[in-house]
Amino acid sequence: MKENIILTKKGKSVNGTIQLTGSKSECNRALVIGALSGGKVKVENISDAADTVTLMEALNPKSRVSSQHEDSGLKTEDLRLVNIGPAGTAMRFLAAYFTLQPAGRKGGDEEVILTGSERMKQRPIGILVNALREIGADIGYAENEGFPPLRIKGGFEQKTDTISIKGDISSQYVTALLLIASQLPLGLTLQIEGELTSRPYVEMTLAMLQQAGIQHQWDGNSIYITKQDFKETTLYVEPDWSAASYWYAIAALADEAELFLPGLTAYSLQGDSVITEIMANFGITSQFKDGGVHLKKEPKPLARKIFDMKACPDLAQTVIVVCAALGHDATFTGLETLKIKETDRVAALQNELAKIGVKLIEKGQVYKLDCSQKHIPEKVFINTYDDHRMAMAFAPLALIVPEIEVEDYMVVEKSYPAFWEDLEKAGFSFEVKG
Ligand SMILES: O=C(O)C1=C[C@@H](OP(=O)(O)O)[C@@H](O)[C@H](O)C1
Ligand SMILES: C=C(OP(=O)(O)O)C(=O)O
Repeated sequence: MKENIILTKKGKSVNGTIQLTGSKSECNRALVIGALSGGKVKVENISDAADTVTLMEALNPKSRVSSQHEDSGLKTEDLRLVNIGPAGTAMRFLAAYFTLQPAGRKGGDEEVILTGSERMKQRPIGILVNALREIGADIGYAENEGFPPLRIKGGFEQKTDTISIKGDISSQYVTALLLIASQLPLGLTLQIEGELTSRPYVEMTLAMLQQAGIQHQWDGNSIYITKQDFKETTLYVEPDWSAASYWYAIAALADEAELFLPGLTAYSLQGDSVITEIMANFGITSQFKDGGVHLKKEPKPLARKIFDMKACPDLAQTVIVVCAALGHDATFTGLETLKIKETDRVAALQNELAKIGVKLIEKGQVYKLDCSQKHIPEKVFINTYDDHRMAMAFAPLALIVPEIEVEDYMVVEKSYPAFWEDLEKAGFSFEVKG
């Protein structure tokens, strides 16, 4: 049952130490690499994000039918049914991974049905499926062309070592292919068409593969990986910078803030660590010492007017809500991919910001925030659209609105299950509404 939460905050100062869980992006790559390496590559500091827990379960060949799944209506005989719920990375990475894995029960002949939540069935995957088919994989659709659920038979003869792939819809398709590339008999060259979106995530993939012994070459639009073996190593997962972004937002809306986030480093594989630079504009200083980052709020006039979120789409909601709450009429670019994430995040933002009188106006590729009619009601109800980031991006509003009611508070489990408990540690109060 979905329950709401009432969130309040007495006073406008926040302080505390918050231990964030491991990055779901790093962790989900590390787990797939670990599985492909046959156990040579170990993973440390595994995230407790639901997306990671689901992926881990799916990678375990002993798990036949995942729990969310028995009511899917699909015939389970001779099939391995894997339901990854709302986890985009799990869907994309496993689609590639399972093409290499005979599922095993009857000598490797059976199929895997890879499915997900209702929303996952609307998130496009045709670009990745076409690419895998071009390489030679036996993969198709169990329902609608271009969308999950997928039908996958593991093991195939590689037809080509070079393919073109569109890079401007989701970087996860590129990552999925790069993760398996070294295990293909002919290796793989990806020629990326169009501007690569979410580029730091591809850089993260290649950096982690490198840590696991897999070399690559990236020349212009081509990324090239030969057939290679993984080396024995342990991949250490850093805390989640996307989760950290909500603490930066809280600091930005507070009058006084002193927070310590252990385990985060200045040189992160996560592109979302750019939140330190973005939030410097809002007067938040980031000092890396004592094995983590100290955030402090310093008074500063807000000057920056344009924010490009193409490299860090998961920060878009965080930064847009902060600007709206501060009444800062900023302009945003790079939001194209938001419409195919957990929900249509542009529409969701527009609906929820309207509750404080702020408009997010779409003008082609450019989005303008209009705060001229901003007002602060006594209470705001936030709809979350099955999107963890809607809940977490709007929660900091409790610093300026006397009471916030957040729909379906457990939605945060996808990436940051301890979110509400952590808010409590920093001086927020919450009450679950039955
Ligand atoms: O590879 C990853 O771990 C991710 C890539 C991004 O997706 P897109 O490449 O689809 O923008 C990001 O939004 C997602 O949360 C995680
Ligand atoms: C977009 C996200 O995740 P995914 O695409 O992996 O579902 C996210 O965590 O914001």
